[in-house]
Amino acid sequence: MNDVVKSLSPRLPAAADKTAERPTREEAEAAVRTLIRWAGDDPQREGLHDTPKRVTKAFREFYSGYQDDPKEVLNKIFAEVEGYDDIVLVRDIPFYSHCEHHLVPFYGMTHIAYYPTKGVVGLSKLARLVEVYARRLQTQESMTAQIAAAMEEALEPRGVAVMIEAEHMCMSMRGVQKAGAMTLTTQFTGAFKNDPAEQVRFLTLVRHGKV
Ligand SMILES: Nc1nc2c(ncn2[C@@H]2O[C@H](COP(=O)(O)OP(=O)(O)OP(=O)(O)O)[C@@H](O)[C@H]2O)c(=O)[nH]1
Ligand SMILES: [Zn+2]
Repeated sequence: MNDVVKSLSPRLPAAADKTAERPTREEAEAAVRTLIRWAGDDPQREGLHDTPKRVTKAFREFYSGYQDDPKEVLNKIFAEVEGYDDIVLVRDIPFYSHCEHHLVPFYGMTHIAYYPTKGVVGLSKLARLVEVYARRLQTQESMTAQIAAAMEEALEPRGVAVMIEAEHMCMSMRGVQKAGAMTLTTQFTGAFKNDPAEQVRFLTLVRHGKV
């Protein structure tokens, strides 16, 4: 593991290990009933009777990323690209995640670019990588860093650039209540980190590379 990966990925194994500590479905449903009572309603009334079952099922979807391994997502590299070594950028990958502070959604777009050295990955795999981390609890910053670290580790590229633009519902519908405020995070490695012109190229393609 190179230094960049080491510095970016201290959380990678920890997130996957947490699955071992799962409560039973019954315990999870009981917790939902408690939260319904905390909201001020009666979990036994007809409309809410099946809600704990639905919520625990929905949680399995929202947080399915704990079961997924980013290494497996990026394990197939296509080396035969006729020497292509210029930028590969997948822009506007939509995602829905939940912040680790409030368990409230944040959602937006991810843009990922890299300069290949030993080959390229299937383009869909970049979107799958976003899903792995979006479907876990974390901050936007750690999601950005984790995507970059996984790309570094799997592809050993000349550089990786990741940008996430998101609206946090915990800032929109509660708390400070600033609907529409957007948070932008970027993580650059290699050529993108060392050369400001590469950052400009990335940002230009993200903003103006519309075809
Ligand atoms: N840096 C960062 N902060 C986040 C993210 N998601 C939510 N937050 C912030 O996490 C902070 C938690 O602050 P606390 O003071 O502990 O909690 P709080 O009383 O609910 O804060 P308010 O949202 O200001 O009401 C808030 O400022 C949120 O806006 C994220 O992805 N990254
Ligand atoms: Zn939050």
